[in-house]
Amino acid sequence: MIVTNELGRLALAGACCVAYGAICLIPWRHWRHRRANAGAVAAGGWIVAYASQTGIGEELAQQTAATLRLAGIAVRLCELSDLDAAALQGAERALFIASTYGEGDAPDGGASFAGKLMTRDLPLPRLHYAVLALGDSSYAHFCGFGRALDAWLAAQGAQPLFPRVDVDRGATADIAPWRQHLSHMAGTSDAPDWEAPAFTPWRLAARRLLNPGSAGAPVYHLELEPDGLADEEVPVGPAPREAAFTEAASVGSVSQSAKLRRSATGEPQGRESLQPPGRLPAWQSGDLVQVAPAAEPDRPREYSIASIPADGRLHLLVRLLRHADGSTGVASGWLCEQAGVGGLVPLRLRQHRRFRLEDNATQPLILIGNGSGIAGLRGHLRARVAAGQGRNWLLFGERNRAHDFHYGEELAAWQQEGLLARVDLAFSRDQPERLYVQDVLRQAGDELRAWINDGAAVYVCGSLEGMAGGVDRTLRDLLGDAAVDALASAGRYRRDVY
Ligand SMILES: Cc1cc2nc3c(=O)[nH]c(=O)nc-3n(C[C@H](O)[C@H](O)[C@H](O)COP(=O)(O)O)c2cc1C
Repeated sequence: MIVTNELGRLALAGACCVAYGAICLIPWRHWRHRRANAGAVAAGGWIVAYASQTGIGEELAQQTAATLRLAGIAVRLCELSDLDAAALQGAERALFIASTYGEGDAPDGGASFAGKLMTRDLPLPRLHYAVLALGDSSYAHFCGFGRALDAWLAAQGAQPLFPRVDVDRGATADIAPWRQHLSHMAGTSDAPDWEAPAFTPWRLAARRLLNPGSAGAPVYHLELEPDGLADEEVPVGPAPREAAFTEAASVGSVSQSAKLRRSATGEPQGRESLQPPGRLPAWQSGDLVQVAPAAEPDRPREYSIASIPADGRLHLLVRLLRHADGSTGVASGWLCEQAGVGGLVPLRLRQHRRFRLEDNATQPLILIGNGSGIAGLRGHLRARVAAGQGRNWLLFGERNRAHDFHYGEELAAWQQEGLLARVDLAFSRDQPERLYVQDVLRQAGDELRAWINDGAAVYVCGSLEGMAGGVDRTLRDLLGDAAVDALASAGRYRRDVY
């Protein structure tokens, strides 16, 4: 844009000053928030610290802090790894909410606490504490990290306020004792009930097999709309570029807007046409959904969202799990095969703060993933494309290019338009020796350093086993441990791995 008159130039200069001021205010507000939090503890407040990967523990920590604050108690609410030795030794009361990942390991937000503090002795004779441990009893190390944290605190001489509370798959009944202890300690017997997760019906509007002929398990692209949305007048979002739907909702349940969306398939869409549809609930790229399968409604499964609200529908990528006896996974079998297109799926949106763009929204992005991990990365790419941000570098791995290059055409189109600056692919079985995404990352060490120096953030989505560990080792080999740890604590290294 060229501004020719004096008034225009002045207005532009003023706007730039305001924007610059707003950017400068962000770190100051963070610092002020931290100082206020720390002050709460100095003034005899409580620490509520959480280590949560997908946000369930974080939500419970927020509810815990809210209950205490309702009773007039000052609270420092923070991630576990934000606690240092001095803060712990200075505190008299601390509540820990900790989930478990890997094989009994800490989630990312507790990893540095586990590595730096829990490996040493730290006398805590003043501290009174309680632990809410989140886990899943189908894992060998049920609530492993919460248990380890509890044992370490006790070994440091800290006094338990009440026995550790273990929660299996987020069960409300398991959380109840924690709430009761809390209300009792806070003296708030009238504390409001914590909201149970609300699932709402979403209509499965389309389903498409993404990898016909693949040597791996089938992967499906699913599109969902809140029930009732299809019958309402909704502004039309762009269709995904690859929308050769093999299944679609029966005509009776498809709205004009949905038909329009499909008829627009393949046509180039101006970015300015990306308007969030009216009644679609809000979510951000990086967020998750929980699906409650009809056969096991009490055991919801989580999936990364592969679209943004401006797309008009919620997209998921689901790999069909097949057991050795030939039966399919309860949730994936239902979503990929048994649920009819046009049928209803109980679904709940979940904020996944640890994997959102947040401050990285305007920075260069390095997106690394494999297999169905492309779902979470695609969500970010769609957000970046919508915002006209082209400094994106995707490193993606799968088995064979011919069958498993999910969303390949869409990615190629973004590359052509300058919205995807670089793509590195690792198709493990397309050459005699196996090649993985961490290998192509290692080959691009100089480029990686250049992007990081330019302020890039790294997002990793996909398999915990093999991929995430391999990528982490490669990043550490190329950048050094200190740099990777600094990226993680600055929110510039984020993972959604499973
Ligand atoms: C990849 C992966 C590994 C997990 N490993 C364990 C484990 O070893 N032990 C356990 O009790 N739970 C394990 N869980 C379950 C989580 O701890 C559980 O879902 C928890 O409620 C998540 O809470 P959060 O959202 O706060 O991270 C694992 C979950 C995932 C996705």
